[in-house]
Amino acid sequence: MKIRAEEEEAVASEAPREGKRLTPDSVQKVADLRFVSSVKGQKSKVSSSPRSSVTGPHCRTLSGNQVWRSPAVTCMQVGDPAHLRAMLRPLRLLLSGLQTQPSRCCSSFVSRMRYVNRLKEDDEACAAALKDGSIFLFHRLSPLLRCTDVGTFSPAALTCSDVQSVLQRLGSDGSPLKEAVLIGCSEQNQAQFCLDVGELDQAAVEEASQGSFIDLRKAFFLLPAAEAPLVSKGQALLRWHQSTRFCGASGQPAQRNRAGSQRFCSSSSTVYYPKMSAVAVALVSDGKRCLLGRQPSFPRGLYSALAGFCDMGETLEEALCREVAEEVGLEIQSISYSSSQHWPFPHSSFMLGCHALVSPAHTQLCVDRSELEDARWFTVDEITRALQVKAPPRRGDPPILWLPPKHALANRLIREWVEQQRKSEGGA
Ligand SMILES: NC(=O)C1=CN([C@@H]2O[C@H](COP(=O)(O)OP(=O)(O)OC[C@H]3O[C@@H](n4cnc5c(N)ncnc54)[C@H](OP(=O)(O)O)[C@@H]3O)[C@@H](O)[C@H]2O)C=CC1
Repeated sequence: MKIRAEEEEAVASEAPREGKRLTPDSVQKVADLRFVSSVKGQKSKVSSSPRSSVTGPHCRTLSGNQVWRSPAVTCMQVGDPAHLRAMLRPLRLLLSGLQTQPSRCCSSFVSRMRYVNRLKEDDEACAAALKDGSIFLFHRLSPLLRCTDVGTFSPAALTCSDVQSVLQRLGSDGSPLKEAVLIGCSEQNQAQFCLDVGELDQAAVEEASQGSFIDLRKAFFLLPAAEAPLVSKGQALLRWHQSTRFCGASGQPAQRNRAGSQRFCSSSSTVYYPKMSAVAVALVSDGKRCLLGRQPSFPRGLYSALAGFCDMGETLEEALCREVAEEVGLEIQSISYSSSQHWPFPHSSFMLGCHALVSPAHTQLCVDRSELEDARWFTVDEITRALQVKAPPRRGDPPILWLPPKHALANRLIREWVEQQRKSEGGA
């Protein structure tokens, strides 16, 4: 088959090479061109050429693996021309459709995800992306926030040159920038990084960057719901690097890749990836009421859904049944999964949220006081009232029920349960 030279050139001109920056847009263009090429059933020179011609010889991770995986190459067997024409007919039809309705094979979401994935694998591309990216600063794991014009808070997104000038002003040579970790890509196609400048004087950095470092527990609830996960993820990754500097097998330093998505010990050839502990959280109901518990360490009036860390080898369902049995002495009859959440406290947890039903005939609680201070059944009216409470009760206030904040998965489970109860009341 004849290879179309202009198509080949187009792919090659978009493919990232040394000296040319990788961007979500270039990732998408290459994907689009390859897609059109493959639809036409033609052999693309780029897809079959050695990767080094596209990414350069230095595109390796610290573990030494080649960065780019060769895309599948579809080579058509040249056979009987009539047979070939018949085989190509559906493709021609598809192509004519593509010509009248130009559509991209990758959404911008897909190209952003692929871009981030490339940056994790390609140290050079990641270093280049940092220069154009936005950086969220932390000081000893507290994120830098700025107050907006409307009085809300937002994580301060600094450019690389902003950070460089802050570092220079404070007498640093700029080397801390190498410690930045990649956390994602904004909708504006900008790579996002986090950097902990805990070695520098906190007040001086705050002054130079016009923000304040705020403890994550506070910051998490000051930030809008869309931005809290960003700082939570950044802090978790920075924390992981601070506590995983050495290999557990050899005791030697484990080197990180540029993006900070892994660490590698060349002595033991062990690759370390960031870890989260799995936690099962359940809103238990008997069909009419829901069960909430409180620990002695909770703020006054706060009750939440029951939760517990998954044991090694356990399924989510087994963990929920065990935790509910241990904490309140009930047996779960059925479980339905709701949603999940990354939870940064006290360390990194992967919260899996479920609704659990117990038999209305067996609702007598037997609370394990070593785990919970109290556990109670609440009606839908009590919960509806509690959802209106804006601030925790203060010392001397009459006792009132206070629920976990909106960012917490437990709050989502509680809202879902109220909605479900209202629906079934409406249907009854
Ligand atoms: N986002 C949300 O909506 C909610 C989040 N949560 C979170 O879920 C987590 C678990 O909840 P809960 O069980 O009530 O919390 P606790 O903090 O009471 O933990 C219970 C027990 O688990 C042990 N533990 C701590 N870390 C781990 C780990 N990584 N793996 C195994 N065991 C561990 C603790 O041991 P020791 O202290 O002795 O070391 C403690 O005895 C907490 O981090 C809590 O903040 C809980 C409810 C709702």
